[in-house]
Amino acid sequence: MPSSLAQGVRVIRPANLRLSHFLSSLPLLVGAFVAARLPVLSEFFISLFNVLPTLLLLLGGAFCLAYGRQREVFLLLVLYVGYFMLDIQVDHFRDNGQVRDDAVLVFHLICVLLPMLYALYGCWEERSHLAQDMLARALVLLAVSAVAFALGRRYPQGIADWLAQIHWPALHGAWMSLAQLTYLVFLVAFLALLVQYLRRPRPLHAAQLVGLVGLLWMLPQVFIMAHALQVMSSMVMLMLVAAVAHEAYQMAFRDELTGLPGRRALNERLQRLGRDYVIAMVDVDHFKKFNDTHGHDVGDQVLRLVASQLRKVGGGGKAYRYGGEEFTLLFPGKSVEQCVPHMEAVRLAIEQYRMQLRDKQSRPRDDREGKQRRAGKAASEVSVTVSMGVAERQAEQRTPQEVIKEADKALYSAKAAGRNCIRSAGQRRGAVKVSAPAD
Ligand SMILES: Nc1nc2c(ncn2[C@@H]2O[C@H](COP(=O)(O)OP(=O)(O)OP(=O)(O)O)[C@@H](O)[C@H]2O)c(=O)[nH]1
Repeated sequence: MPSSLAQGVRVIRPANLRLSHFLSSLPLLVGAFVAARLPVLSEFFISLFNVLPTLLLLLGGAFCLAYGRQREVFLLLVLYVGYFMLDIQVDHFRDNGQVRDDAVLVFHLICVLLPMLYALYGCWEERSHLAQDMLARALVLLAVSAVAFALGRRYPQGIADWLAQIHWPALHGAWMSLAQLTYLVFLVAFLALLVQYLRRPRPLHAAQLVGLVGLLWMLPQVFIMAHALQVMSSMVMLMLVAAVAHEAYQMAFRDELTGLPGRRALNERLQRLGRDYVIAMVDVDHFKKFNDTHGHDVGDQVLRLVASQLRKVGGGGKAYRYGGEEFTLLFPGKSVEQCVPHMEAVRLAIEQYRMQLRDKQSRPRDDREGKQRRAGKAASEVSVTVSMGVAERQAEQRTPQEVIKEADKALYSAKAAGRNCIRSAGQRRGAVKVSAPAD
């Protein structure tokens, strides 16, 4: 498969779907449901929700721009334009007790254009050339708005009727409080955003999906519930900004390859340690040789595997990727004796794990051939081992950096002792062997 095609055809990996992707959006959706349904909202919250969409457009938009996230800037813009146009209608209705002459046309146009543009910008990934990308997005928004405006002015009644019409009587349900066409557009938008999330699970794609659900709930309530428009528009915009912040945090503190917290997260944690703690440095054995023999991609897979085993370490330990093929285990409030059994369990699990390797060039043409080959052991198995050096805070090593140095020395001893073992930084005798593989 050509590499460009291979990039396009992404495999959906259920293991990559995480509830944490929805952490920045689902609570906001629930909060919006609750706030919008409250019969009375305090003056403070009414004022807040009146200014929040504009604030989020300006501050959130500037924040997204600073991170080069044009996609979210346009999503915020689309949401704001929809909010603004509906707000004019709702204000008029509230002040005069009747809707404006163009209310039906504007409402139905927004019901169709909002989910359509939301999904379009949501699925439109950023290109590297910022100015061109922004221009293309702005032109699309201008073109769609201009066509809608021109048609609406020229044939106001015809367009409103066509949008509100029941196009497929067999598919119509009594529960449909919006025009039939709106549900169709929402369905297509939802599927597009769902596929995008499944192919590339990340907080932003999750937030887009949740935001669309919020919009679908909001539209029928706009003229019925006093605060539905302000509250839900604000919350959907907030979801997007929060998802950008969530991803920015992940970029800074998470290692992309293994998903473990990275060096920056470790440094930050080291500053908040109490008096007693244990630090272990973990290094994959002969990894250079492994990379040279099986290739960098398989090397990456091995690092993911090692990370997944280290993540399971017990005894209150936490794993970090220190850099390259080196990892760190941190045990706050523990002594070396308490930690070693847990480290030993991880070392053993890594040693015993067998990874299936298949030659890319001779991939099976179909499932049957794949099964036959697996039965015939055509796939070769590989395994790796790790060495560990461990040290605890002593009177002589006051800072975490000094403890890391000691753990590094112990790791060096573990390598010198034949690898696949754990060594502890001894107080008087230098590094001492605390575990070794069975021969
Ligand atoms: N695939 C892959 N390789 C990496 C990554 N980071 C570092 N490496 C490789 O890790 C290897 C580190 O090798 P060395 O430090 O020489 O040591 P080693 O081969 O592990 O041998 P010992 O530590 O002595 O057991 C180098 O070949 C790096 O290119 C990564 O993210 N992915």
